[in-house]
Amino acid sequence: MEAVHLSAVASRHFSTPSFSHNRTLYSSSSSVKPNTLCSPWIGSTTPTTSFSTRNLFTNEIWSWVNSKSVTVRRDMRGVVRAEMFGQLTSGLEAAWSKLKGEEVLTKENIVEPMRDIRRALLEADVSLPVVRRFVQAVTDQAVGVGLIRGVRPDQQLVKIVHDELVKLMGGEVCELVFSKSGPTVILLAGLQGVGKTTVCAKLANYLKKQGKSCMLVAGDVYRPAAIDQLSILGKQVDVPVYTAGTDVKPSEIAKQGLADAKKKKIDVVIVDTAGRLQIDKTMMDELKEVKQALNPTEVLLVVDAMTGQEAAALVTTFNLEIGITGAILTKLDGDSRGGAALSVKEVSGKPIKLVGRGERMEDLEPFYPDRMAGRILGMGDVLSFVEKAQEVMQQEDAEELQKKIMSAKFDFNDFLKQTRAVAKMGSVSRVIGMIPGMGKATPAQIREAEKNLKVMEAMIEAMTPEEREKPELLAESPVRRKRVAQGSGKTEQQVSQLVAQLFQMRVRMKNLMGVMQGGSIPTLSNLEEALKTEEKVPPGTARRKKRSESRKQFVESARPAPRGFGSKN
Ligand SMILES: Nc1nc2c(ncn2[C@@H]2O[C@H](COP(=O)(O)OP(=O)(O)OP(=O)(O)O)[C@@H](O)[C@H]2O)c(=O)[nH]1
Repeated sequence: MEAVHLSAVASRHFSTPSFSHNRTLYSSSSSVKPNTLCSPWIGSTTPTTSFSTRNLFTNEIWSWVNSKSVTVRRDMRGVVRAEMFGQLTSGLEAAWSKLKGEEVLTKENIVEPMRDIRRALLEADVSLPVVRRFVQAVTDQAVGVGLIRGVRPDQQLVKIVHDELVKLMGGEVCELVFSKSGPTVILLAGLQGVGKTTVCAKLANYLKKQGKSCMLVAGDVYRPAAIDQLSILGKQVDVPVYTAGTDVKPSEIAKQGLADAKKKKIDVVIVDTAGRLQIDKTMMDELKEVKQALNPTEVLLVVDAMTGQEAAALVTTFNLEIGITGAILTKLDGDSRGGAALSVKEVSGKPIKLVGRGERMEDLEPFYPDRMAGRILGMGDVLSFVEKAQEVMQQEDAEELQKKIMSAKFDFNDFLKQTRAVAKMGSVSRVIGMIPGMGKATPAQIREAEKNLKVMEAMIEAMTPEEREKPELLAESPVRRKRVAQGSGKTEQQVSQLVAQLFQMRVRMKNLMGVMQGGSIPTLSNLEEALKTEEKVPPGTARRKKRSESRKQFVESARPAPRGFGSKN
């Protein structure tokens, strides 16, 4: 596939903010030098890309879902760099690249790629026996696969590795089990600081969304602050918390809590337990006692993804000692290597049921082995993105927006709505992580981007409803721009830049939407083509042409000098 640096294209054409810079969507080696990129968002007041990219993807995703197209994977596989497990992804890419120019996979030509795969997995902190088995399974299949017309050997290997990764992580999503009669009891165990207490509340929040009533039981009697923490979190997610202080035995608290839940006809009881710095006999005995008292439907061990293969070892030990039904992997958002996600099932035999991907109450999701494999191979997490997008954006909204984009009527109200939708989906970094090919953004760049979103919101809020609907009014009136600047406490130049940006975006988004009407993520060549046509003046009457020229002049005059990352100053 043709190697194109979309980062450069995007940066130029999307007015790409923070996250364009380090990203090389198509991973050809000679990367674009950062200082050749222009990034108006960083260090300026015109953050348009998260916004336009989000629209781009949201709309793309709707089309994709509607058409049931699965071309995303075929297009992206093996050529897009993921932001999440960067090193593992590039290690695997090194393996594919060794097969360039080969016609068929053979015992000889896969030796080098398999060595790369082995190294990449070990560096990702996957346990050695798992790596050995994995490499063997991939090798066996690769040699036997033979020639498939139209499929290159490197693509074949990507497919085999993908399928094996999915298998390694358990294959299917492993759903929580619910009791058929009486409350479902979920007992949470884990070492100190792994996120157990937070998970209790997140889990309640997650189950509430599925229409289940929940109760939390504060069984960590050794750390009084844990009881307070659970009570606060319970309030936050609006779920009752059963507490009995620190003088009662955990198994007794658990029994009382369960009895209370039964009385109140609660669907799910989630029991928090005490953690320890490391496994000790007292903790295990206590857990056994609580388990016996409750006869729980699920016993889930909470483990920290950042501990790598150690997490897998813990799951094994807890399973042998007390018998568990699965694991919850927290702090996946901070895990750059992926070893825990890859090792837990294979090492312990127990599935990862849920993953925590942030500190907010919404940041708990089912664990999808195929999506995780997609992330590792650099395909992003399109499906998670779809789900999040669906949560915050109605289909009608998306269609309405699409119409507006196509008729270049996209206004500041849409702008604000979309920006807020991004905020609802989580932090900017999280949204970026879910979009295939969106590369790493440094924390500083993300902070800057988020700050800029706020600046922008302030300016839009200072506009009159009419101005928000008709940005032309602002484009044509310095007096109005001055008023908005004064009303928002920003400079006139900042307001001018924002208005200019909206006009630029109208054209860009229209062009981009145009290429995506087919229902699949655009290939680079047609995306680039669309971007090239961006500067062309749309056909119209002489009057409209004149207007658009004056607007174009305005846009040019308001265009900010490149600042921040990628600029010279
Ligand atoms: N980034 C990130 N932080 C998390 C996640 N889950 C939990 N945390 C944070 O991890 C820290 C510890 O979480 P707690 O819930 O107090 O951990 P705990 O296991 O209950 O700790 P003990 O009560 O001491 O056993 C808190 O600051 C949480 O906000 C996650 O998925 N991602």
